[in-house]
Amino acid sequence: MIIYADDYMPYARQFFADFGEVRLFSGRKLQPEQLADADVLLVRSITRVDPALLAKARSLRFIGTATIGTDHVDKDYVQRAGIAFHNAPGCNARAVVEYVLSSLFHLTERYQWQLQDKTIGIVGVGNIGQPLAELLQLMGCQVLLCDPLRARQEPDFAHQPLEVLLQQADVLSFHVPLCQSGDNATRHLVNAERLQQIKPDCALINACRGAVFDNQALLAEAEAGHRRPLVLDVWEQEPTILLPLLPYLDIATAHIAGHSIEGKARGTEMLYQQLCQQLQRPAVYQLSDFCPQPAIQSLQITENFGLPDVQNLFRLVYDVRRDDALFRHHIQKQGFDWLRKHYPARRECSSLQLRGTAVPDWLYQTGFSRP
Ligand SMILES: NC(=O)C1=CN([C@@H]2O[C@H](COP(=O)(O)OP(=O)(O)OC[C@H]3O[C@@H](n4cnc5c(N)ncnc54)[C@H](O)[C@@H]3O)[C@@H](O)[C@H]2O)C=CC1
Ligand SMILES: O=C(O)C(=O)[C@H](O)COP(=O)(O)O
Repeated sequence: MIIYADDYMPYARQFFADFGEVRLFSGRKLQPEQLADADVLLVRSITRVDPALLAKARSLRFIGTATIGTDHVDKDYVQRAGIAFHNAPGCNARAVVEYVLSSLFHLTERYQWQLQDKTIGIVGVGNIGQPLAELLQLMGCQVLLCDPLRARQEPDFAHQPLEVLLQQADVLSFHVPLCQSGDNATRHLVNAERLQQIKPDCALINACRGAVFDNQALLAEAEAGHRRPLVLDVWEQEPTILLPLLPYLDIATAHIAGHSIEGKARGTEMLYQQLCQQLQRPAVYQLSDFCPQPAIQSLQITENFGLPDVQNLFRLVYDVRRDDALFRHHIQKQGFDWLRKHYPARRECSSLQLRGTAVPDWLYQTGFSRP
């Protein structure tokens, strides 16, 4: 069996070598000719999987993307071609939640907010939006949820129309899939018209897909003198992004919100499990076989610990200001893809055990591990 895997897919060789020959490729450079003898194709979000790419694939029977998002895959075509397709739902959701939280801590410091005083609107309440909402509620924030699809299926779901969030939220964080058309289209969900309706000082966070925000509209608003807190992890037309926006952003990163070691490796593990299932073979490897030990594994909490210390604790695990600084330093010379390829190691809160008799239970509920 010939398995083609993106060279930025951690532990692909370790997970898949037992199935046959693993060939690594560079995500944006994969050519149709390479897939002529491929049985399995494993991609990340930067590879467009469309009829052109698959034109010469004769034996392909499994396509997997080690990502949550699937907008880079022509799923109808893949289905019509009779090829099994899987993504990795939720694999890096926790990493995105920690990215948003770290960004909120930064805004809190920069603008002298009290996070607990803020109303935070979450648009798209799935694998990322739901735990984000729960974490923010644990921290004492008021949270408004908008997810019309869930509202239709779950009568008890506390949905608010987008218009309510636009008018009431102090922060809006977007966690929707990119959907180009239809009733629930998300392309340019934030456009020039909506920017007029959003509270003037409302902060906007986009860590889902670049085209959910009309980047030109954001730039036009900022250049017209209307400044609001802005956090962008994802951009329209990556990797050729709208750099004039950069001076107006509080946090700017290169589509790395989900790039924790655990998040990326979980994506590979989930595809491995799916392929095992398709081939009716037992899964013999798991993430813990390959994931390195964290540099800091445990921490002693004393009885002096209080709510104000939570920020320092989270920042010990992940501080988005590092990634923002790297972005501003390297984006001009090295570019967007270089930043993603050279992303430094980052762990999730679950890698840190909190020890001590004084650890409040709610702190474990925020995602840190028990000894
Ligand atoms: N920046 C990054 O590194 C990452 C970005 N992502 C992006 O985040 C997106 C969300 O991820 P998950 O929460 O795991 O997906 P999910 O599929 O679990 O949840 C998405 C939610 O959005 C809702 N939704 C769909 N259209 C909507 C609309 N028009 N208005 C409001 N809600 C709507 C859906 O009903 C669903 O509940 C992914 O599709 C992906 O594009 C995901 C992981 C990492
Ligand atoms: O899971 C997703 O969806 C994402 O956006 C990933 O976190 C980032 O995708 P890659 O570009 O690393 O495939």
